Amino acid sequence: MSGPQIVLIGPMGVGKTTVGELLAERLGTAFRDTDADIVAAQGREIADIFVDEGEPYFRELEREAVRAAVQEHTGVLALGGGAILDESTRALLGAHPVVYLSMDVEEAVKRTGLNQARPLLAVNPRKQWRELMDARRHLYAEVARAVVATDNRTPEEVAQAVLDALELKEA
Ligand SMILES: Nc1ncnc2c1ncn2[C@@H]1O[C@H](COP(=O)(O)OP(=O)(O)O)[C@@H](O)[C@H]1O
Ligand SMILES: O=C(O)C1=C[C@@H](OP(=O)(O)O)[C@@H](O)[C@H](O)C1
Ligand SMILES: [Mg+2]
Repeated sequence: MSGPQIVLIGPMGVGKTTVGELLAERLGTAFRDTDADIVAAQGREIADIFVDEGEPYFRELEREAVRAAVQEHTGVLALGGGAILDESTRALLGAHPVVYLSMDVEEAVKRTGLNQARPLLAVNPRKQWRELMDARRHLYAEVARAVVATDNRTPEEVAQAVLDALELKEA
């Protein structure tokens, strides 16, 4: 089947973008990120879309961005952390090699705590992250073909664990 070689999902700050870029390099293929696609198409940052139009509008843009990327892209694809909230997106992902990058809350706060670019964690990162994960944990697990824990691993080590989990060889 065509489509991405790897699709990375998981919560904000887990390293989807960082590890996705490394994986693309190691596989000798292209990297694509649906957040970056949305920013490029809209000509403004994700946080501004949330503030100006609200989350439901962002989720519509995201659903279309994921659909287009899954259809067009054959390299490594990273999704935004909330993309799996959409039922049709979850159904679409069922046929693809999806890897769920996971981490615990302390690691999440280290990686995203002070980063205002993520509007959903801007007020009380620890509490907001716990609530997000309570709502999403089962959805990540539902669509993933493999789960890779990222706590206490470098991005390079996470990338290697993803290749191992999918039994992919480097270019
Ligand atoms: N394995 C890791 N260990 C430590 N820091 C990491 C790791 N992976 C990513 N980071 C850092 O965490 C932050 C969020 O990474 P990013 O790739 O943007 O995550 P995501 O795309 O999942 O939101 C960045 O500052 C990145 O450098
Ligand atoms: O989890 C979420 O709902 C979101 C995650 C973000 O992407 P990253 O997971 O790449 O940070 C971005 O799409 C937006 O801020 C919403
Ligand atoms: Mg990202």
